[in-house]
Amino acid sequence: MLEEIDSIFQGDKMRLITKEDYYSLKYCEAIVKEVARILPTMRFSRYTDKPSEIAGYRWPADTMFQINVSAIHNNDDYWKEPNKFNPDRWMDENFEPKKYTYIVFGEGLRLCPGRKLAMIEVVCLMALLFRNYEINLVDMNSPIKTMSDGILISCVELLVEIKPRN
Ligand code: HEM
Repeated sequence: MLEEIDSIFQGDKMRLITKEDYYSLKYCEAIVKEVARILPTMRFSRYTDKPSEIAGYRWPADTMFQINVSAIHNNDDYWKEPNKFNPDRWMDENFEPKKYTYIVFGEGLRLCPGRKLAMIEVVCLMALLFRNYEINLVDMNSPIKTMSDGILISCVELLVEIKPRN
């Protein structure tokens, strides 16, 4: 990741990030996608407004379905070694997750219209932070503490050590 960022900025810690930089930050993008696969930040649901048949079962009206995003992202029918954090899986040009198996931004009619903006924001933030700072976890073995309001899953505490990069 640092190699990619450094090869793009060539030690320049001040200049603004450009569209071309963003398109070159392929490994940073792969990391963001892989983190979001393993730790999705949003839960969403679906609701039946009339009796419906879904997945071979009959459901009455007013049934709420909570979509288990993590179970889909960790299903080994769709993902090779799903429990492994492996950004490289996204670096293969021919790799494209099967439809409905990577649903960080939802899928189908209600697919997030802000997904490209969100990706640009996160990847650029990551590149600009790591261009200038060395950031390390204080405790590599401490589990990530999260909380959820039922929809969004947020990190409530993450202790890091930040130093300027030379
Ligand atoms: C990392 C950031 C984001 C994540 C993880 C995310 C995730 C999602 C998901 C999963 C859905 C589908 C909900 C469903 O099917 O019920 C959704 C919908 C939506 N998102 Fe995002 N989103 C993000 C950023 C954004 C941004 C930056 C915007 C706007 C600038 C945005 C605007 C929307 C809107 C308007 C919908 C509703 C679409 C509809 O119902 O037709 N999102 N988002």
